[in-house]
Amino acid sequence: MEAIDKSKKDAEKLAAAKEAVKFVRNHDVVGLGTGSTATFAIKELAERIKDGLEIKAAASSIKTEELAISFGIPILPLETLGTIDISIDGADEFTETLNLIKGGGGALFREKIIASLSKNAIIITDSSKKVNLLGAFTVPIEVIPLAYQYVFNKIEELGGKATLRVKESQKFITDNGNYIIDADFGLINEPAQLASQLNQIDGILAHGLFINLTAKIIMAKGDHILTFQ
Ligand SMILES: O=C[C@H](O)[C@H](O)[C@H](O)COP(=O)(O)O
Repeated sequence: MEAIDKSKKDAEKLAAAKEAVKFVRNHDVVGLGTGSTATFAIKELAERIKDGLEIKAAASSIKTEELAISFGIPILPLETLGTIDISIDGADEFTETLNLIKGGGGALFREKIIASLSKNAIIITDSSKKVNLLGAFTVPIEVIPLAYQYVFNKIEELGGKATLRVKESQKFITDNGNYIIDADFGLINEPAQLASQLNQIDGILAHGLFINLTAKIIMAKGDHILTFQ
């Protein structure tokens, strides 16, 4: 059953990726997301490059950078970029109002920088990611290690339940050398308000609530493509 679900989801991810890649134009600087859905888009871009498309890209994680390079996609250092023409990334959850939770793979900080720099930030998803209210997926929060207990306390003061992310029995370490706290706030009625409360906590580098950062969400559902913008 799980294998069937995965192949259905993968078909939807691929369909959404193909649709999004159509918006990339010659000579664009393209922001590349991280995760299984973004990987479909990176592979599609590589196909278009074989057909003559010329782009440069910025990567939202070390893994994405390695993948892009392996496909011959030229990478620019993110710190040199003042603007990005288009970005394509996945999400863990989204609402029709274009709010997202991201960071399931721990790449949220660089993804947020890329989305913020993008003139056209496109999110691609399978149909399982659409929700009425964010929050069933816990909010990933990247925290500077020395502030982690402080941030833990602050999250609990906001009514969240904080869990330090662990991978293979070790603390999960981001590409930036930080920890991830996964915070359960229950279903989030006011995501913009929660985002701004989290923004005020010292020690948080970035949180996975992406509010007003997305131009368009392309979701595949079965054979259909739905666009939210
Ligand atoms: O940190 C990871 C990113 O925010 C991903 O875009 C997100 O977790 C979705 O990943 P996937 O496409 O694998 O479901």
